[in-house]
Amino acid sequence: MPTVKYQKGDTVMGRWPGSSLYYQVKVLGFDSKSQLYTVIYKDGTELELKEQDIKSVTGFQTRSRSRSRSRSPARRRSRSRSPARTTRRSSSRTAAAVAATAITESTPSSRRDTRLKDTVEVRLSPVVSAYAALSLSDYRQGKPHFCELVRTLCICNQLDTQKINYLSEHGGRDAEEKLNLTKLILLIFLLFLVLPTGAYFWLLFLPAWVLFVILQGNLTDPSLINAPPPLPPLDTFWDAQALCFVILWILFQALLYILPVGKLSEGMPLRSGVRLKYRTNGFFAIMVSAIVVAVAVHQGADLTYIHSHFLQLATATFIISVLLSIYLYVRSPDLEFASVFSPGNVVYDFFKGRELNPRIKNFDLKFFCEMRPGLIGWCLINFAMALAEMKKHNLDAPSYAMILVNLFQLLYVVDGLWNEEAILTTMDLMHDGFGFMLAFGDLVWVPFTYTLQAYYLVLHPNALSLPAVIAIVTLKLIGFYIFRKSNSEKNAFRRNPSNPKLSHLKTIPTATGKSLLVSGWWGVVRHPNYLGDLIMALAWSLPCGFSHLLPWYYMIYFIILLVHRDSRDMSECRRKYGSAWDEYCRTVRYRIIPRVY
Ligand SMILES: NC(=O)c1ccc[n+]([C@@H]2O[C@H](COP(=O)([O-])OP(=O)(O)OC[C@H]3O[C@@H](n4cnc5c(N)ncnc54)[C@H](OP(=O)(O)O)[C@@H]3O)[C@@H](O)[C@H]2O)c1
Ligand SMILES: CC(C)CCC[C@@H](C)[C@H]1CC[C@H]2C3=C(CC[C@]12C)[C@@]1(C)CC[C@H](O)C(C)(C)[C@@H]1CC3
Repeated sequence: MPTVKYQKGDTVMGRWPGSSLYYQVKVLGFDSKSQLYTVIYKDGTELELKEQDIKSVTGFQTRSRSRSRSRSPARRRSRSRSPARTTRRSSSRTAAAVAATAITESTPSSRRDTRLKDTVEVRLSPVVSAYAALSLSDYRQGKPHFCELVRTLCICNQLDTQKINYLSEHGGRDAEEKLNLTKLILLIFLLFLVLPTGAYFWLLFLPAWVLFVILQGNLTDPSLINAPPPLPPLDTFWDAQALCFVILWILFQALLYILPVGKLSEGMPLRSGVRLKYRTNGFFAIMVSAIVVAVAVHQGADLTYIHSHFLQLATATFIISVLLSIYLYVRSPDLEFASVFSPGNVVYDFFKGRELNPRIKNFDLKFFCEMRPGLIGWCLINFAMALAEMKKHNLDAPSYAMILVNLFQLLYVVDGLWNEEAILTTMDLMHDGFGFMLAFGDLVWVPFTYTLQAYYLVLHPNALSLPAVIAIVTLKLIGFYIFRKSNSEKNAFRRNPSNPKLSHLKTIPTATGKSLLVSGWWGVVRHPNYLGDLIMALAWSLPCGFSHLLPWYYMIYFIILLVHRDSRDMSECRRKYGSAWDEYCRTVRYRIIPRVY
């Protein structure tokens, strides 16, 4: 009778099958027939392991410790091994959402040369990302800068890395050779863009684009494909009063945000397990804002100023977003976040942010900017455009088209604020840093480009027949229904997976402890909320007619944004959930539009 090395109840390190990763496990028993140990992982997954796949706890070093020592890209990517990658032999019981800490075996070579260890880790990664695969050979050949550039390019220029993932997943050396060609193409693409990084390109492009569309909106024949109109003299951009109004607006929103009114909601658990609290009183904020604006108009405030000073207001807001981004950059970075997501490149870090949840005491800057000044400002601007239309065309009431655009977008914003808690389970809040991209996006991009339909209608009226109005309203309601139902379903499930109201839904367990919905809305397509959102976007552009491309800008931008977000989310989920995600994708075949995409 062979001796049993590990006893029931022992805490040991168990290798995740098919990888070199070891996780802390508890021995549940030993089957002398099969010579296998039954072990349980921290997330509740039970597996049977051979003795050689089990080691004692001594002789291991935690990866979280080693991670903070290096900021190399390959090290960051080494997180991508999800234990769910390998098919489980026994059933998994998902317990509390405790993410098991992956621990790698400490070898003499890994201690001698961390860079070499990085490359070894990358080889083992189930989903080798494009840049991980690139670094594999490039680091060996001592070309880390090239790798860094390509990596930045991959992220910042939103290239679809999945094709490259596929190559790298399908075999070591072969894939590497194929990747040489890819690298060349990427490099040419990189040189084609502004050096040194893609982030630099976006830093210049995004503000230039806002300026372009605002100037187009003032033309008699606005289009997105027209050559940019000549730049107005520099002094027309600046208006001190506009800056004061913008500052007042932001301060007013900040005041409403900090008032102890409304619920304190908990965010999703951070990697440390901590759950931050958020004051979700957005609905209250928009109601108070509406009352204040109504009183101001009643007292004679001329809101058409917003239309006549649109460019100056945008410039002022842009200045504030840049100052905020600089502040965000110079604040001490969140090392744990930075060590995982940030490559330590100044431009990139400035663009994407160095902190996940920058806060001043309890004041959460990202949450505030995403949900308040820009979003509520969007409705204020739309309302001002309706007044400007009436003034310009001497109307007693805004046109049908203007009313529809105003009501549709107001509904979207009010719904977002009413369900403010749901934003805490979205990608931006859970995964993205807060830097220039989001600061500018929230404060400038949203209020000054999402309002383009209303801005357009002031100078370019479009008469709508009653049947057209009915058709557009119906479309909007269908889109809204899909959007709201699917978002609420996911949010309710993420907040309480055992919610009895959701017990009829089928789910796939994952090794992280979280499950994935495979029926209900999330069983129709992989992003039903994007589908609803896109239908709504269509309903926002239709009232403006087909004479010009400018009011269709949002629709075009939104398709690009959501397709990109979807592929980014796919890669992220595959990294997190491994084979469970693949199973989900096999079951739910379409991404956004059933049977089409
Ligand atoms: N108007 C705009 O400009 C704009 C722009 C972007 C987005 N949006 C809207 O904002 C909302 C949020 O969008 P988002 O991009 O943050 O993405 P989202 O679809 O809300 O969140 C994606 C996350 O949901 C979880 N998930 C995915 N599939 C799941 C499944 N089958 N079961 C359970 N959970 C699943 C995953 O996170 P975990 O597994 O980690 O929980 C995934 O990372 C959407 O309605 C979108 O349309 C609007
Ligand atoms: C090109 C860049 C400048 C892109 C910037 C992107 C951001 C402007 C968007 C990213 C996530 C978006 C978002 C909303 C607004 C626009 C973003 C911040 C949102 C707050 C709009 C109201 C919705 O109801 C919402 C809460 C679902 C939504 C969440 C995501």
